[in-house]
Amino acid sequence: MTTSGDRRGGRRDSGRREDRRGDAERKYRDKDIDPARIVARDVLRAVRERDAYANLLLPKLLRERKISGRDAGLATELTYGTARSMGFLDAVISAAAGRPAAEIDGPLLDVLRLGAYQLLRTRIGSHAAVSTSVDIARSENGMGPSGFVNAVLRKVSQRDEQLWIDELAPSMMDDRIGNLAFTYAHPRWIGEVFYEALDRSTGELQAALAADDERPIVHLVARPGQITAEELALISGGEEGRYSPYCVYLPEGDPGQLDAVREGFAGVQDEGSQLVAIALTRADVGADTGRWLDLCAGPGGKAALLGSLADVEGAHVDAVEISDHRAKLIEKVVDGLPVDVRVADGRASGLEPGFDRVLVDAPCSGLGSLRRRPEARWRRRPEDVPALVELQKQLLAEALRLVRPGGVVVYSTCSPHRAETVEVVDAVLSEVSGITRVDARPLVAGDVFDADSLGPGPHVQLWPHRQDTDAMFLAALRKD
Ligand SMILES: C[S@@+](CC[C@H](N)C(=O)[O-])C[C@H]1O[C@@H](n2cnc3c(N)ncnc32)[C@H](O)[C@@H]1O
Repeated sequence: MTTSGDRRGGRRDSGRREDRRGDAERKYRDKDIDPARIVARDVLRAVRERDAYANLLLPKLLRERKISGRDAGLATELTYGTARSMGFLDAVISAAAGRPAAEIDGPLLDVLRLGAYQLLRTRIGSHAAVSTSVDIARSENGMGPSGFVNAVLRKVSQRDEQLWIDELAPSMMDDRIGNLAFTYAHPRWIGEVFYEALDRSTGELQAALAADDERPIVHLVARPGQITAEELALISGGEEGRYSPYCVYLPEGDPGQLDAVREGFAGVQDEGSQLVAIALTRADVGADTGRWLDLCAGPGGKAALLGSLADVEGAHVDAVEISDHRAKLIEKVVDGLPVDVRVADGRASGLEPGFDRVLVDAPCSGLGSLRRRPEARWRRRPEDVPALVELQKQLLAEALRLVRPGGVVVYSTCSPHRAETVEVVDAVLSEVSGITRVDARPLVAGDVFDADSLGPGPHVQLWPHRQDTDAMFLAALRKD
């Protein structure tokens, strides 16, 4: 559908009719359409048109447009919820429109997705969901397209979410993974990846997909030596974390508005990521000479935590990052900490071997943090994985070369994909001799919680449905 074509449809009308219609359109354009839905629509469009990241763009637009309070809450729910559910919504829209969603004009598809999300996955009343969507389409695209939006959304509203799932999901009998993936708005291949990582338990797969389909709360990190989690919880109105001694859960509010975050005493960081950095510092390396390395450091979340811990311990961190832009982001967050940032390929950094502790937080598919990156599940492709796996193996092999005898490498990914986790470690260890797998569970648990709750070991796989963290994987490896 070409919206400009619809507008041009009236070319044969007389000038006066054009004027009258122009007035009518302007009236609609000027009409005070709810700013929350407009900003949601704008973010969804940027995601579709230029691969924008919803979680980066939305806070920026909310600030620029001075949208706060309940409107900001609604915009956030609508934007992230719609982006997360996109594949599911498109299947419903295709059925209701009688043609593939991919053939619908992009700007109208954004409005339809937003409307269908409200109808099927929120408690917003049908009338409000449909009429606000029609208003948006009319104000931008004109009467014809808004009629189309109205017709499609009315059809969508004739069933609830479960009825659409019953109608469109693969059958439970023939394809349980496909059924669960559809139900919890994930591409099927990701359902398969989770299923394999969960030792083929469909019961757990359901829990994992359901947890991944929820909007997570913000986790803050209280940088050691600068502020305690207790203090941060007090000033932020949050609650101390369960697993990381530096974590604070922030159920509501904009973390960017907190002085502690603005001044760099605290940052936004998933608790699972904190546990990875902490695990590296807890490993037994004998006499620690204070040479620590973060081989894939951008944008610097773990480097900042490692840097704060190094500061307390009298150690020093070399932070390597291949991207110039991301290296600059590291520089910002490690300001004042004993961290040197180096723009280099981690496979050939030029650094002298002999590190006590090395972190390889490898570039990965990111399938473990989908809940924090709403549209990512629809953007990632299975064919992205093999090249990442190659790089991961090379980076891990280089880390094992750079660590000193007795030192420890922690290999981590924000992905539970077995090809990126255990299979990388197995492949590298089949080629490199003199390396012992260390039980990573006590390194993660410390004396804060029971290490046995982390599974059989020696590697650790965290999950949103188990620990309410991102699905971080980590393996600890000691050079003999
Ligand atoms: C998963 S992210 C690391 C996240 C980081 N540790 C944190 O906590 O903020 C992986 C990083 O590795 C970088 N990278 C990719 N290839 C690399 C290479 N060959 N050498 C060094 N860094 C690389 C990416 O640019 C990206 O910033």
